[in-house]
Amino acid sequence: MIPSRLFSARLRVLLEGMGRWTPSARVVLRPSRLLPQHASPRLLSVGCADCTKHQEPPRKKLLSEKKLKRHFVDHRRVLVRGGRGGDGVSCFHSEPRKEFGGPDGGDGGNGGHVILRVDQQVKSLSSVLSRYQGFGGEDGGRKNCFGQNGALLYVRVPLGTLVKEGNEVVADLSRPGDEYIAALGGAGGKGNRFFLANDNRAPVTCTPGQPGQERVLFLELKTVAHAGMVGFPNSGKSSLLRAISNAKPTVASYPFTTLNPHIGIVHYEDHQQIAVADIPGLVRGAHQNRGLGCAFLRHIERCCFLLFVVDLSVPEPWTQVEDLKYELEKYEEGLSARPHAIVANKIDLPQARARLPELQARLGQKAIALSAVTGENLEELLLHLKDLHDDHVATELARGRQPLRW
Ligand SMILES: Nc1nc2c(ncn2[C@@H]2O[C@H](COP(=O)(O)OP(=O)(O)OP(=O)(O)O)[C@@H](O)[C@H]2O)c(=O)[nH]1
Ligand SMILES: [Mg+2]
Repeated sequence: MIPSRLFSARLRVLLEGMGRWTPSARVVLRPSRLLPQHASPRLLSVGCADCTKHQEPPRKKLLSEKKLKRHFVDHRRVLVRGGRGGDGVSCFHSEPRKEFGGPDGGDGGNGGHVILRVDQQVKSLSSVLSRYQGFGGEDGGRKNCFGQNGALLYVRVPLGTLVKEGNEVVADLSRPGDEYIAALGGAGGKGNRFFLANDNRAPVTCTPGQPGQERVLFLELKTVAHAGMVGFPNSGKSSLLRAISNAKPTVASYPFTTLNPHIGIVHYEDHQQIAVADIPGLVRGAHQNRGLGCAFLRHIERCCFLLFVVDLSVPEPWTQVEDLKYELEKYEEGLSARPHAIVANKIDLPQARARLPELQARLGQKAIALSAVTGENLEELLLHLKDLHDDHVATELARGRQPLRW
């Protein structure tokens, strides 16, 4: 029994620690008070099972550009090690009334390889870990039982991954389904049965499994798409990609909204699909690391043709094309000479329409004037895109190469 004096003292200490509770007539127990702010109102619903059946499943939330930046990784250093081979075994057959059963130690299984495999669902190298260890082979067993080979370890990489060892390019995974053996598994050891010979009827020798191959590889992602959109920040590249494809890159009125390449697929009625990449904005002097620099220009290298997106609402828009071509040329010689089209965006703005004839005259070529926001003249771009794609397919086939397919 606790003495009542001590009990009340303890209770007082407890109440003082917690803050005194006083009943209040104004406290109304509403559901919002019972539930935390973020709790779903469905928790309180008392609807029948039938109604819940017709409710839409929760949509997958799109990653914000900020999060995407965290998720998007375009180069990675990886240590790959093949699986170790299983050991061979030394033992002798044992059976009643059989004096010399002979050697029956089985061989160890081979270690598993580590294989890089292109997966089109993977969009960046963020899911690739810094080290991989292949599965080891099983040791051999009695009764001449061979150990099981180690399973193959597949590492999923995005389309367009370049594999380098030191400065040497060892593989270019630019086709769907491409595979590259990054590290070979070690060979399994031999059991003593293997060493049975006419002059040695009872060998006791067995060999251990070999360690797997070990390599340090550098993976580099170079986005593969048919068309690459290049333009100054705010020229409307992401808006255009949204308008012509199912991709949903972030659009905002401040420069450098897009920080990573996005790929959208344009579907045509004849089931043809053209992949268009939205590359982060480029500025004058990008090759000297101004703006976002030109590190992401590697994503343009693989594009078969380019779309120069120009903002027609700014004064002297033709200088944008000249600057863009200059920056591309600085990055890689001949890059600006790729088949291309000039897209003059924001034609819905009154000052933009007036600048169109001068732009065409200065550039000496036709520009596709359109508005990504209102959708005006998008058909012309889509038709031109198809022409560029058809030309690309024809030249690739003429060179005896398989054109890129999505
Ligand atoms: N009026 C008008 N505004 C447009 C058009 N296209 C884009 N914009 C606006 O221009 C701004 C920039 O658009 P974005 O699509 O984010 O431009 P971006 O080229 O992707 O920009 P970065 O990602 O920074 O390189 C946004 O406020 C868009 O609403 C257009 O055709 N007409
Ligand atoms: Mg953008």
